[in-house]
Amino acid sequence: MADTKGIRLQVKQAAKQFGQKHVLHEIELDAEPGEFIAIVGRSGCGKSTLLRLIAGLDKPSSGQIEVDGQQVKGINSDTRVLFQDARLLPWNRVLANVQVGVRDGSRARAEQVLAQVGLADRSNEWPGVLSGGQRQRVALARALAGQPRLLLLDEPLGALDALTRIEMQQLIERLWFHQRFTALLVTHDVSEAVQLADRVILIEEGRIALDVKITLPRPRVRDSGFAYFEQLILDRILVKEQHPGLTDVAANNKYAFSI
Ligand SMILES: Nc1ncnc2c1ncn2[C@@H]1O[C@H](COP(=O)(O)OP(=O)(O)OP(=O)(O)O)[C@@H](O)[C@H]1O
Repeated sequence: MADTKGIRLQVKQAAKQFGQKHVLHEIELDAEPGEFIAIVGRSGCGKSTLLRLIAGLDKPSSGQIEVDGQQVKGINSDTRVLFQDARLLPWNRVLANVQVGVRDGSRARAEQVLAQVGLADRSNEWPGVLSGGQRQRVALARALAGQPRLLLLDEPLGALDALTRIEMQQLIERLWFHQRFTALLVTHDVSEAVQLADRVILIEEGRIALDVKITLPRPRVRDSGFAYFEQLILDRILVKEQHPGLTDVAANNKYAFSI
């Protein structure tokens, strides 16, 4: 596959409210081309809303999002999104589903990317006969078929069993490592975030509460360094719960020495 090159993503003071409800408060986020960022946080903190703004599926109430210096005003052909459900077209066979994602509709390109996700032998099947993990592989192939420069992953592994999930994490990491698209992964799973990301961002009640650079070599192994980062992020979530009066600054300072 030809190398794709990641895109620079800038979220500038982006806020979102639905009616009177403020879901995101002046989010500031800058992703370097090819960087892999994971966004974690409790259910309802605003992760998917942020991802939808970046995807151009929704508009910020104030502030703006830029990819490669251009304001996002709608769906962008350089950006692809992978959701929790594979969203395959049931009336299309596997290969045709992947072909949907190829910019010029090339069958050869669809076959190539299907092989990269390990499903070359299933190209003629109907999506309905595949397992959940295989369906997500097809969805990943469809997303990558268009050589995106920004891949947005909204909890794509959330419905998979533990082993399939680990295999998919390895596959995503391998493909990202070779293609170097910019990646933004929304996940509930702190381990998954530490496994895959260059940076993990914790959102609490619509604000960035923590931004941690994961300085571990790749491919990552679950050693003491890995456990350190996992605990750092989990502690931050739990500290806030155990001491609800604690300000963000105070909670962040707790780790200022250890990061
Ligand atoms: N279209 C909408 N209209 C009104 N409220 C919305 C809308 N979309 C999201 N919300 C609200 O915004 C808040 C954040 O939702 P969001 O889906 O971004 O959270 P999340 O962190 O992704 O949650 P989860 O991890 O459960 O998916 C929630 O309170 C949700 O009810």
